[in-house]
Amino acid sequence: MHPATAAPPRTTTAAVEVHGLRRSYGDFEAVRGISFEVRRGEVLALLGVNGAGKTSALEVLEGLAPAGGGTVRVLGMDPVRDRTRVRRELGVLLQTSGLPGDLTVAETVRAWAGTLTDPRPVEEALAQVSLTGRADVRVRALSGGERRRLDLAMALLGRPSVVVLDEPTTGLDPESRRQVWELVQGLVADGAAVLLTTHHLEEAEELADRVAVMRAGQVVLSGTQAEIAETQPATIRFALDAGDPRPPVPADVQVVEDGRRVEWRTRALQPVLAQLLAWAAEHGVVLRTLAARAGSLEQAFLAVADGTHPSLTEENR
Ligand SMILES: Nc1ncnc2c1ncn2[C@@H]1O[C@H](COP(=O)(O)OP(=O)(O)OP(=O)(O)O)[C@@H](O)[C@H]1O
Repeated sequence: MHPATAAPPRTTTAAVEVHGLRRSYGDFEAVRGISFEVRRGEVLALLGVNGAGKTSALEVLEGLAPAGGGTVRVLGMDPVRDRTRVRRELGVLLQTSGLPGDLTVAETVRAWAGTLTDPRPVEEALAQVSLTGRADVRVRALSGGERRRLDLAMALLGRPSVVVLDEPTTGLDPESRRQVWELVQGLVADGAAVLLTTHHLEEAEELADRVAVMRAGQVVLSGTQAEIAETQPATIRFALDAGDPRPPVPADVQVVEDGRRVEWRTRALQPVLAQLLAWAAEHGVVLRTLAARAGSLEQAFLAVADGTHPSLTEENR
């Protein structure tokens, strides 16, 4: 078999495998030994505050920079050494695009399609991102959101089986954002592996099967959304009227009080809530503005961001 025409090796289970990846800029180590996998038919969201190292890691995966340490494999291939073959399978949406402004939307897509082996037809590519009616408009005249959707059409033009989306919906209005989410869900249903970074936690909640949260170049938390949410206590909030008796506080419940407003934090939401409701019924107390909420991805993200998450060691606090 000639190497240029050989099908990419499919011996590995995950489409993207990153093990102990490191990357430095001079003396500064931006990525400090991270590991994650993305399987076919799933979305992994890589989260982290600005500067956590997400883009630096993605650039290695995209073959734009070599790893300073560790290994990265895309469909079993090295993205730098096997760049040509990896490029055929990989669709990349960068944070910023450098599309020339003079060409029309259709010309831009056609020009890029000419460099690919099995591109989608131009009409299909534009319809996919709702830009059909803008085909003859010059790129420089597009709105920010339209430009972002054109970037996305370009990333998906070669029918990639591995898709890297760096903040895909930044600058999009809510309706366009939802369309992009549906598009991503369609790709995944067709078996693509999608790696996504986003600052919109509701985007991760909507799309991600698994999440990895980065802080200062390391992955400090990873798992399914439920696993990550479960690292956080549930909260029960209510307000008492003046003169109401105080409910007894069950064991292992942390209480935060602000005047008549009470917040209970607990790892056992259901029994603690049941106990509280039984007490209120027995004493004829109305728990005003009662709200109970399980731990959330957002809570966990914020705890990582501000360094208070229990998973953080002293070193990366
Ligand atoms: N070319 C560069 N030269 C020097 N330092 C860099 C360079 N690119 C990034 N960095 C630094 O590396 C760290 C990680 O940056 P990176 O862009 O990977 O973070 P990020 O998680 O993608 O952030 P954002 O959410 O803002 O995109 C930051 O401290 C950044 O300042």
